Amino acid sequence: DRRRLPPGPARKVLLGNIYNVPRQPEEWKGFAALGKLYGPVSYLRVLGRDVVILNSAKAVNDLLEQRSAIYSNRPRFVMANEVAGFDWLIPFMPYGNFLRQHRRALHQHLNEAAAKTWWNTQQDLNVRFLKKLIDAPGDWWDLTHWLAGANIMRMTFGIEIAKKDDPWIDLGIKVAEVASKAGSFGAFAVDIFPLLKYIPAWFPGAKFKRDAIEWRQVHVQAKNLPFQRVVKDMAAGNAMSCIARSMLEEDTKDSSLSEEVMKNALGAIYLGGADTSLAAMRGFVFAMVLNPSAQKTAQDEIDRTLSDGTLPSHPDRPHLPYVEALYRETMRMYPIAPLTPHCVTEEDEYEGMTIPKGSTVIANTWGILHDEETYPEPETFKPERFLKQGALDPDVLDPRNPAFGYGRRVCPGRHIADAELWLFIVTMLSCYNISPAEDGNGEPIIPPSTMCSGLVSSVSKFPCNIQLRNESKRKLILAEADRLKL
Ligand code: HEM
Repeated sequence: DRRRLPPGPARKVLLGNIYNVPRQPEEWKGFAALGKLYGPVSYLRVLGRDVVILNSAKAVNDLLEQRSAIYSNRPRFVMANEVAGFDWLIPFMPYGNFLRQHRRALHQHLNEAAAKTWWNTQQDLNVRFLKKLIDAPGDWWDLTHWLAGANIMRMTFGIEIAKKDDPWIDLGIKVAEVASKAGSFGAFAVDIFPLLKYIPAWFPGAKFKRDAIEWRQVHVQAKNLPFQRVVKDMAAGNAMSCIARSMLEEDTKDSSLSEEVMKNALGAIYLGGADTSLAAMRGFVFAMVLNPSAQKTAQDEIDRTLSDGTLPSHPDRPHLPYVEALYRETMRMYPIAPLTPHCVTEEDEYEGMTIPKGSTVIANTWGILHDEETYPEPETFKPERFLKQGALDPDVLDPRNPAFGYGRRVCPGRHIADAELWLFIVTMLSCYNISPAEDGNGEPIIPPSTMCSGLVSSVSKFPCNIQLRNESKRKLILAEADRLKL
């Protein structure tokens, strides 16, 4: 082989680098360690698959962004697509015309300008969340589940979610979790030995097949049931304005989308939108438990900048640079998609190295966001790193760029998610103090910082104290809820 593959650990005959594939949990740390040893572009051969790992902002920019025409495919997802039937889900689709139809449909409803039309809805739901939290601060973990799900269901299908135990939200999050598990790199033997997909479900050791049968039933429901509900509401003349309704209405004009593309696109918002935002909200609460002084600095900025009797809202965003920096630092410390797999469709040359056609190209987003050259002292939570003389420093890489993905596969929901998360963070800071829970002896409980593995990663459930900052905040939330007639 005369090609000059990117550097990597020595390969064993037949087994290649199977023993060098970083193990869960937090496998992104292992991938970052490979980068330290072999450089920003490194290589593993895993049972016949070429795997290229990108560990620097420059490498992902040069390849996944600048050469996105050939770096936008996905690797073969045997477990997710071929066994569990997730091939209708946009994140798992191969690159090509079919995918592009879906991305166009999503872009039309989720682009930056379209995202602004949902600001009011986000605000209503956020006030409801703040109000629910007054009565049940101990329920915050489940209430973030409600908030993320309610936002998605309202925007996508015009379905109002009142309670935290709602079957629509449970279905969406359950399927999203399953999809995240099914698509996680190397978690299933069948992804490494595709022939295993032919073993029958009753076979000893074939639990993955039995799981897949169960998953298939629920994800098919997630794709069909909310869509059918909107069709029914429209027929009855009482569908609220929402993305599904707009798509169906456009469909009667000439720019028609097929029903399949509509269902897939809506299903991707349903499944791609809640679990992710939810994980990011919890990452913020987690960061606040561990970093009281950053929390206080942000609260001081809000108190100083905004008038007392109002809740912060989207138009205040440019006036709160420290809050913005704190938001960015949260996205940097706890990226909810730490590893993003792409696949290259042509053989490519990069800095004297050959990237073989069909390589799985794993962007180590976590590694890029914890690279000490870009972010000195990467393990310290330091919003100040994004500021220069009190304003945002344009020279420091905005973590949202890596965090929302790359090139032609960049997250289509990023504007919606960004607005929703910022609002959540700024209003939580404005109204509540977040601090560690205490054990029986009054000692603070510091939660472990291990993130769960999966395509979407999250902190594990942890206890904390969430308290109104003062009485006037309670009045403010209740007055705002009254004004919005909630
Ligand atoms: C904090 C929130 C979110 C984060 C960090 C996030 C991040 C990501 C990332 C990293 C990707 C993969 C990009 C790549 O392959 O290069 C992705 C894909 C995707 N996201 Fe998001 N996302 C978030 C929220 C959302 C929301 C709210 C929606 C829907 C409204 C959404 C819909 C999607 C879809 C449909 C894809 C698949 C795109 C494709 O494969 O072409 N995401 N997201």
